[in-house]
Parts: sequence; C-alpha cells; structure tokens
Amino acid sequence: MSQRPDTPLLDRVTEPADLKRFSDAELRQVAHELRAETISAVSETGGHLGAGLGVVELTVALHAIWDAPKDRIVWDVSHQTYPHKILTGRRDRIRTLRQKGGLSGFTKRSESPYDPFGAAHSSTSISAALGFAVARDLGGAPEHGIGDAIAVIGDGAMSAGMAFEAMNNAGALKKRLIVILNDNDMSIAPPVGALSSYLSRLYAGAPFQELKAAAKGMASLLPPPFQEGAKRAKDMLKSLAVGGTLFEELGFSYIGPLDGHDMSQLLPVLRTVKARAQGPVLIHVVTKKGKGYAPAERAIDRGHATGKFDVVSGEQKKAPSNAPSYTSVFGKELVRLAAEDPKIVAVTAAMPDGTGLNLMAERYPSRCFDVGIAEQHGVTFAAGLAAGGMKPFCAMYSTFLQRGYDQVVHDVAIQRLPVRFAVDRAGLVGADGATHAGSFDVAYLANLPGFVVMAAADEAELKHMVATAAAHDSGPIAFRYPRGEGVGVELPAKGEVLEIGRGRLIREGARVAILSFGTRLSEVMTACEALDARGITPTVADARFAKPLDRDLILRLARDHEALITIEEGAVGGFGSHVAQLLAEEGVFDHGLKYRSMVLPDVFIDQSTPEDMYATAAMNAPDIEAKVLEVLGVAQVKRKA
Ligand SMILES: Cc1ncc(C[n+]2csc(CCOP(=O)(O)OP(=O)(O)O)c2C)c(N)n1
Ligand SMILES: CC(=O)[C@@H](O)[C@H](O)COP(=O)(O)O
Ligand SMILES: [Mg+2]
Repeated sequence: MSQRPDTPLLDRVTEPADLKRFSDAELRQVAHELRAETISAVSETGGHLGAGLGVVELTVALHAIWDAPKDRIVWDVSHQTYPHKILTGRRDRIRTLRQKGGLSGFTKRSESPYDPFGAAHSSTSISAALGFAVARDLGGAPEHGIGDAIAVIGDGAMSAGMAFEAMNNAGALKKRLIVILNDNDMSIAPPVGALSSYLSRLYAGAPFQELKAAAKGMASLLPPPFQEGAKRAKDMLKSLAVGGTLFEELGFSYIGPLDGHDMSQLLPVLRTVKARAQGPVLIHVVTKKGKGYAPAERAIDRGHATGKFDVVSGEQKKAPSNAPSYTSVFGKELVRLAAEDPKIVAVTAAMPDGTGLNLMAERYPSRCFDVGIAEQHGVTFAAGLAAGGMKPFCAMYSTFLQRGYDQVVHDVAIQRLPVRFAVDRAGLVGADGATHAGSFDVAYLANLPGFVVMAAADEAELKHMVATAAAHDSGPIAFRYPRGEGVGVELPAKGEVLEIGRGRLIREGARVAILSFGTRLSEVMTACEALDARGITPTVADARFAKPLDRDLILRLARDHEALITIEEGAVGGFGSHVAQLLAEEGVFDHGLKYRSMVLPDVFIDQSTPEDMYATAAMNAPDIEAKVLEVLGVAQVKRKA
C-alpha cells in the first residue's frame, strides 16, 4: 500500500511485525509519535502516564527486535504498557483505557495474545518469564511454540523479595531468560532502600569491566543489516559494567547500564543479546519516568498516575469535592495520636502518599518507615516493632496486604502481637479494576483467632477506629475503609475509643433489620427512604465489628424482626458468614428467621466507576430496596429503565 510521505509512521503499525520494516532512524520516529499518542490518549482517560512515557523507546525496540506474541514479553506491574498496547493492535481502543468495557490499564491475558501474563501487583515478571522459559524447554504450547521469555521490571519492583526469589531460581536453572531492569530511579514515591542506592552506584561511575566474551567476534555472527549496529554494541559493551555485580553473583550475565532513551544504544545491544544470549541475562536500562512530557517530568511523582488533563498546560481536570478522603482522615488522626504517644510508629510498603502516611513521615520522619514494595517484610517488621514494645500501624491497601498474608497469620496473629492494620482501598476501587479490588480482607482477617476487625461506615467512624486501634494493646486489630472521599459527615476533633465488639443502632423500625458493615451504610439509608415511602420501615444498625461480633445486637435484631439482611463491601466468607455462623449456632434459623447476606458476587468485576461496579455487584440502594422487598415477599413494581 502506498503511503503519503507525511503519513505518521505509527499509522502504518497495526501489529508489532510492521516495525520490522523500519530503519533504525524510522524506529526513532515511531517512538516519537508513540510518545505523543500516549500523552494524547491519557489526557482523555487519565491513568498511569509517567511509567509508559519512560519506556517508549524500550517498547519500540523490544517489538522491533523480538517476535511477540511467540516471544513472551512480560511487563512487571504493567502500568507502563499503554505504548505496548498501542503497538499491539489496540490503538483504536486506547482511549477507552480503564473505563467500563474498555481496555484494562494493565496487561490481561483475555485482552490480547500480546499480553502473555496479566499483572498489576508488582514483582511477578521474572517468575512468570522463567515459567515461560522452562515451559518452552519442556515443549509447552506446541501449537505455536514459545520463543524468548523477557521480563521488563522496574527498579521499584526489583526491590521486592519475589524478584530475588525468581532470580535465585533462574540463576540455578541457567535457562535462556532475558530480564530488562528499567531503572528510572523512581517507585511511585522516590525509591527507598539499599538496592536503590546500589543501582545508583552502578551508573554513577563505579569502575567498569569489559564484557569480553560477548563482545568478541560479535559483529561477524550477526546478519549483515545488524553488523553496523553490532559494532557499536561491541564498542559499547567494552565500556559497560560487567562482572561482580549483585546480578552476576545470582548467575545472570549483566549488561549495562544503557541509556534507555537512546535507540543507538538500545537497538544494537538488544539485537546482540537476542543473537547470543545463552543463560539468564540482565540488561540494566536507565530511563526517566515521564520522559518527553514536561509536566510529568516536573511532577514529584513524575506523572505516575493522573486524572484527565490539558495536554498543553498539563493541568488536571478534577471534580470539586466537599468531603475529605478517608486516606487523609486516617493520616491526620494518626499524626494527632502520634503527638500524644511516642510509641506510635507507622509502616508503608512504597505507598506513602496513597496511604496518607506522608503526613506522618513529614511530622515524625524517624517513626515512619517506607519499606519499599515489600508487604511481606512490612508486616513482619511491624510484628517485630510490636514485639519490641512499639505501637505499629501497618498501612496497606487491602489488595496488597494479600501478599503479606502468611506474615499476618504466622508473625502477627499466632503471636497475638498488637499490630494495627489500616486497610485502605477496601471494596471496589474503580478504574484499576479487579486486580486492585479490596474484596477479601474481611474474610482473610476475620477468620484469624484473636483478630479484631472493624469497618468504618463514614469518615467520623474512621477517626474513632484509628483511636480505638491505637488504644488496643492486647492483640492484632484491623480497620478498613474505601478509596476516595467520605460522605461529608461532621468530623469530631478527635476520635473516641470504641468499645470492642459493640455496634450501633442507627434507626429503629419493624419487620426487617439491615445490619451494615462499612460504607454501604449510606446506600442502606437511601434505600430506607424509598422503603419508608412504601410503608416499610427497616431497622438499621452499623455493626462496626466483624470480629468480635456484637452478639447481643445481632441476636436482638434476629429476635425482633421477621428478616435480617447483612451487607458488606467484601466477598463471601466475611462479615455475613460470621453472622450466619452465630445465628446457626444459636439456633435462630430453627425459629424461621429469614436471612440474606449481601456480598460481592463470586466473579472478578472489571474496571468501571465504583458506583457502576457496585451496581454490577447488586449492592447499591435500589438493590438493597429490592432485597428487602424480596425477603418480605412484597411484589415489586418494575422500575423504568
Ligand atoms: C505488591 C504491590 N505493592 C504495591 C504496588 C503499588 N505500585 C504500583 S507501581 C509501584 C511503583 C513501581 O515502581 P517501578 O517498578 O520502579 O516502576 P515505575 O513506575 O518506576 O516505572 C507501586 C509501589 C503494586 N502494584 N504491587
Ligand atoms: C499501579 C498501582 O498499583 C498503583 O499506581 C495504583 O494504581 C494506585 O492506586 P490509587 O490511585 O488508588 O492510589
Ligand atoms: Mg521505577
């Protein structure tokens, strides 16, 4: 097909194979256009901007050199894959990113064959790529075959234990495996820890040794079009650091550091690695997060995540809000309590801003610890702090705390250590979708002996729960709260310590009682307005505690009503299951109580707005109203669509 000379080269790319027709100079131009397209798309959708901008050249180079999907490119976290999506047949849908029915903000096997492995939680890529490499060598996927296995992992993700577990295994297996360390000297916040300092030293002038073996005779082994590039690679490799690095000690050939924005470095070195790699190879690529878009480069988080924005000014379009976020309410209350009690300390796993612990870090830097992307360590570190007489608050997103679960059980719960878990992003979170939903924490915490588990119904309740957790010294305690803003209730100056295992009655009604755990309470109250208008007046209670349950309250509600409905922003096995267990043990069902438990359905719900996701889960006010009518056997008038 003939093209007008001014047609953007990117328009000629419908699949990665199209890149193979371009010269190196043209690939540079493609990268330029791909960056502009990424910025333009994210300005309309919002999302993870900075990480993708930092890997534009790397993405083009990988797809130009390797043959995906046969070669498996596994992106760590995969928040940096918008350019990859554009090059792999999804450009026409890139402006649906993170929206209902649109592209996921992460790699997803069901979305494209070019996404060989789904991600969103960090530090899984080397393990998965090693799995592909071993499957290849054992004859897996014989229909299409498996080529190279390539993991692309950031410096932040590399700080997690899982990445080292994978390298340790890969070094021993000696399989051909390519790991690209994308080192932009950033996590979401500035990176922390000794590994980060080590990587900085690697590119800050430590004496380099020669990669003699790889450089020797390399050019002659390559097909003629690559020989010029290979000569350059040879020259470069001579001056790069090899030998004696941590990665070499783990059994990898180390190549780097390379300038990840310079195609004249990237292309020849990657071609050479493709032609010659035998065992595990780690290519250290240095990039800039937010590269090529000044507002992102200037931002403290390098444009890690953004709302919709104006491309020219970089200004984000934010909806005005009336209520503080739950996260900030937690952060402020913790600082207030920390001022009163010097034993209070806090732990975050690479999410200081996301968890509100940035406030604690500013005010009490020596008592606030960012452990890096290391939830497992973070939990046990908090357990050690508690055993050492401190009062640790371990603030993690519900979904990321999953990674530290054995530590929660083995190091905290069994030893009855008073670690306070601030479980943020509880429930459905919206645009990040199923990987980030906080669906399981009630189930996985409330089944642990001795754990206290609370959920805040609003931001004032959250304040009380922070204070309650601070005062609770006899064992582990957790309180959960959702992403986003509170409901706008008046905030007390300070949280009051709640009685452990006591809920509260919100309104007294008849026939049906709704027992809410967490922030569905406002939807329950909206449902009650509609029900009141029909002459059905539910009793409503806020359970506050999933463990220990308020037995008196629950048994009274069961005794005094024909039906009892529980509701929670969590999966089956949580609050409702505990209530059902209590009712069964007390023989309440034998007397004919009608019981319903509203929990998240047994599916992973794709990204949308939280409201829409809760509609999918049938947990909004109209669904609660319908549930009440159903349990009472009242015929429903169909709503207009
Ligand atoms: C287990 C886990 N904990 C925390 C996060 C939140 N998170 C997402 S990206 C990110 C930083 C990743 O840094 P890096 O790997 O260097 O990638 P970059 O954004 O710099 O490209 C963090 C902490 C996560 N996705 N998974
Ligand atoms: C990729 C990732 O895991 C984080 O960037 C996450 O998207 C942050 O979520 P919040 O926006 O809820 O802090
Ligand atoms: Mg990084």
